[in-house]
Amino acid sequence: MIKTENLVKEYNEKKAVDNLNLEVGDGEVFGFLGPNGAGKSTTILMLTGMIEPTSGNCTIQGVNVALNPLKGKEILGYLPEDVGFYKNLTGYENLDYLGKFYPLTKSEREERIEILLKSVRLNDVPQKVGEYSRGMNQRLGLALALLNDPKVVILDEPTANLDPEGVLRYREIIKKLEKEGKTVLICSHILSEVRAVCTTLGIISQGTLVARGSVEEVEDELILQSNTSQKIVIRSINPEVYSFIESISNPEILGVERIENGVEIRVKKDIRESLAEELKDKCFGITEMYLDRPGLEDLFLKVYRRE
Ligand SMILES: Nc1ncnc2c1ncn2[C@@H]1O[C@H](COP(=O)(O)OP(=O)(O)OP(=O)(O)O)[C@@H](O)[C@H]1O
Repeated sequence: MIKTENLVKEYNEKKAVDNLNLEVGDGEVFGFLGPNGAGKSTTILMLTGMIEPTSGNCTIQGVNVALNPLKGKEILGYLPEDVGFYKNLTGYENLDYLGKFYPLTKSEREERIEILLKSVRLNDVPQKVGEYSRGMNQRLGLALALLNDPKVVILDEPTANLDPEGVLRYREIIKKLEKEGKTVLICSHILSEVRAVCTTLGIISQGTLVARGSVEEVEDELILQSNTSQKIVIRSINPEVYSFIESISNPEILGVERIENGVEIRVKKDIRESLAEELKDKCFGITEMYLDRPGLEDLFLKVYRRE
């Protein structure tokens, strides 16, 4: 698992990361979000042992990667935002050379390189990396991050330069990692992408974790923080549904309004399941019930536009 405890990083007496307590459990695919300057890259640099914390701790599978870089190489795969390769070597040659720093035998290394280059569509590419597009460079970076078959993978903006097919392949790779029980932390500004692959999310703002949970839980939290309303719409052929819903006592319900052919219920969170339970033996002829609320992207903008 990935863990930070009271993690602090100061630059010129200004806290870039401010007492961050974050846990990403084994097998979680975690989206690490936050507005510009929130402290995401600084956190990742500390986790990967590239910079030292001012105070506090961070570990990966119980290992402080900065103090134990060899063990770090064994358990952690990392794709930085701008991954650098030897420009005068091919993708294969780069992975073969850099793979020598991992505890893999020659045949293991060659086998993994073949599989990984295929999965990122860079097998049989004779070009040198200096002639690669940015997307190709990023795909090669993903292959390098997975070369040592790590238990934990940290990906910084992994889809920023990918074309639509590259994104699909990337999603397949993340799904496969999830199936294999790997722990994955993805830092990205492309929220639709994060939503597509992550099982849990965390939001950092001004160096501190301000929301953490499933995608729905984090959306609920952002709805509260932005004072946005969300509503459940029920369409029914029976107008009595309105008075029935009004009579329900549920602290998550903020208000009920009659609409044409149904009712709109302002709620703090999605309570469709419990409403369905209440309504199941009634004969209201319900034709539709759906949650109407802004998506993650809109909510994020509402809360963090001013930062
Ligand atoms: N080397 C540095 N020296 C001084 N200040 C820095 C340094 N690196 C980062 N900072 C500051 O620390 C804060 C957090 O920056 P960081 O790069 O971690 O944010 P981020 O969440 O990754 O942002 P972005 O989404 O823009 O990549 C910012 O205020 C930034 O200006």
